[in-house]
Amino acid sequence: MQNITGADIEQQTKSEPVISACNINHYFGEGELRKQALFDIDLSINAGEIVIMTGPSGSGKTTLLTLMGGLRSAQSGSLKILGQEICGATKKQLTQLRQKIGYIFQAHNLLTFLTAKQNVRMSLELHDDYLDKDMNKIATEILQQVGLGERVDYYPDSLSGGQKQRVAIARALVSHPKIVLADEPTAALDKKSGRDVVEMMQVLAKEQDCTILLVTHDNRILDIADRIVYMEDGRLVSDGSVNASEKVQ
Ligand SMILES: Nc1ncnc2c1ncn2[C@@H]1O[C@H](COP(=O)(O)OP(=O)(O)OP(=O)(O)O)[C@@H](O)[C@H]1O
Repeated sequence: MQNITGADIEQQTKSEPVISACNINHYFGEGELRKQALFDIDLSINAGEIVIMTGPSGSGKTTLLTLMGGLRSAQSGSLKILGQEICGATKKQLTQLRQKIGYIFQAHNLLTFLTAKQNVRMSLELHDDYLDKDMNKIATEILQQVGLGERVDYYPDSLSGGQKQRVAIARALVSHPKIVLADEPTAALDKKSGRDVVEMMQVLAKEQDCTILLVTHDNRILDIADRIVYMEDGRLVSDGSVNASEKVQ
């Protein structure tokens, strides 16, 4: 895999899917303990799409999400992320790819000794493009966008679960990644906070033309998706667009 530049990404996302999985099979363990977790997965996701992946526990959702996020190496088939083949990629190549992707997890994973603004700023510091910019201003602006303008200097321990997750969204989206991967982002939240958090994610992603791939068991948020893919026993068993009439705007 070659180094990916901003111009490459721009070109690739216009001409082909941002994520394209073809015939992906994935195994855990060795020898007698070897177990297949994913079977013949084909999935293409376009720029700006919000795709929700759902299905029973153990059906392979997180495994697929981690492959698509370059968090583990794909073993067989073809997996192109932002135009680059990552099947068989080295650790270094996966690290490079990960800088182009935003991640949001069930546990917000904020650093508790940094304020909300410092947590968001840290994500910018990983990108050379931002080093000569006013990172405090950029971090503050995105925190204002997620409704935390009054809380920029708060530490995570003094924020509610929903507020912490909004900081995590700001952190994931502040560098304008082309892809955001979210694993059960509402699992630890009550109904209203969960709803607020995904709506915020939806608004920011649409503004930035960012693709979101979100794994959830939370049926209350399915309507934010453009497409819902359903997994069962390691297979992708349905993949359907959500009609405009089914969506709550
Ligand atoms: N690191 C691992 N080592 C061995 N087996 C694993 C590992 N991670 C996942 N598995 C197995 O792979 C299968 C798919 O797991 P995965 O976590 O992807 O499912 P999931 O749909 O995300 O489940 P959940 O909704 O409970 O998070 C399961 O049978 C699981 O036990």
